[in-house]
Amino acid sequence: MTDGRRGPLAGVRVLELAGLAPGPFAGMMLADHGAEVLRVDRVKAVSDRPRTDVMDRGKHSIGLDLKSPEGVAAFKELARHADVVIEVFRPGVAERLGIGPDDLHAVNDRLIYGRMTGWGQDGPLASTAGHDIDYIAISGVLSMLGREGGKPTPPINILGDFAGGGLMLAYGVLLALFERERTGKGRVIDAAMVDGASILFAMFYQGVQSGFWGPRGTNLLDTGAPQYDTYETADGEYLAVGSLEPQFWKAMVELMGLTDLPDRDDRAQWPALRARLAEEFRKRTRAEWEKVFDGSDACVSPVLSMSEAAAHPHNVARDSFTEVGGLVQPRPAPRLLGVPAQDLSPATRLTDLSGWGLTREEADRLRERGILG
Ligand SMILES: CC(C)(COP(=O)(O)OP(=O)(O)OC[C@H]1O[C@@H](n2cnc3c(N)ncnc32)[C@H](O)[C@@H]1OP(=O)(O)O)[C@@H](O)C(=O)NCCC(=O)NCCSC(=O)C(=O)O
Repeated sequence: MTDGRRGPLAGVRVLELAGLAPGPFAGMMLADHGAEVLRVDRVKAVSDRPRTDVMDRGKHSIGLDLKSPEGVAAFKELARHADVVIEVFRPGVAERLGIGPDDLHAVNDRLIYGRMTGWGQDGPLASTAGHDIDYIAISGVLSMLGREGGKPTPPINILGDFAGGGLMLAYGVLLALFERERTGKGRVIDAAMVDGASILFAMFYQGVQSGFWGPRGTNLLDTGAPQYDTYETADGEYLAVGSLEPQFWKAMVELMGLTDLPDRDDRAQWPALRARLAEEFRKRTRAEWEKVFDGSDACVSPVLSMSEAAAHPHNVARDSFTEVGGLVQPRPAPRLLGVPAQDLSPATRLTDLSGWGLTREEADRLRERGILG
């Protein structure tokens, strides 16, 4: 345990180079579980950042000019005291700055060097700019998302940036920490959002190649099937229906008091069944339907807004949300039962870097010259 932190990763020190969504999310996933994360921003950017940024929770931060030789030397000193670096630039940028894997392994060969990019470290697209939507397009995944006859629709930037990117990098860090226990060596992680988004869709490769999974929006889990879709209620809200198995479907139909429904196992009858369900669900408000299905196995749930989610009795009972720096946000997941969790707090600016190898005098000198912020 260092820095008073608690959780399975207490004692692990992470240097996070500031970037867009996936890098900070990876850092947050590690900090949430006890790692000591020092976010390294540009000098000006660090003073402009709101301290309440959710993905910065629990982290320390500094600004460091990595375009100056003294800034690079300071960064190497920090890396000498770190277990993990999260790097988020285009391939080649870190090497040009003098903080690439070889530079840092020369001072600390136990360092795990996590590289977060969209395209990966090599390949024809590696050096080009991109965002989540581009990466999930090239992974093949975007083509599968959306309603029948509609455009491919990205699920905001969850799939590339967060699930296929930041979370996958955090997983890579855990793999490398585990492997380091055996070898004593730090590895380089090439976490590409194209790879990460692709592997999340592993199950569908079988379906698509066997012909079981058809075009976008026509299948069992992509709003093709009426038993797995959202429906509007009388008050303009929505219900999520996921009554896939026959016994759960039966529970839903009985609670709704429906008889003579079109056959859900006959795809030709899906449009008629959907229309019938839509008509029924529009007859009551969302709250009325919640009462109908409450405690049942019908697999019907209200579609909650994010603020409603925090107040839902189930989430309240499990203490799933909390407030940090005045902002409501999800608590760390998953829960490791029996292991004390990390307390959550907004990011704090770190002024004393002696624990990271920079004396007070060295830090003051860098500050005076505008290299450290
Ligand atoms: C997002 C990017 C396309 C942005 O491109 P660029 O703005 O051109 O940045 P680059 O990475 O090429 O280079 C970073 C530059 O910042 C400089 N740099 C970085 N940190 C510092 C500090 N501390 N001090 C001084 N200079 C710094 C670094 O030297 C580089 O400048 P030079 O040395 O002068 O070159 C790229 O960073 C990238 O592909 N990153 C990996 C994938 C990624 O994060 N994609 C976006 C996910 S978010 C997303 O999808 C979404 O929000 O939606």
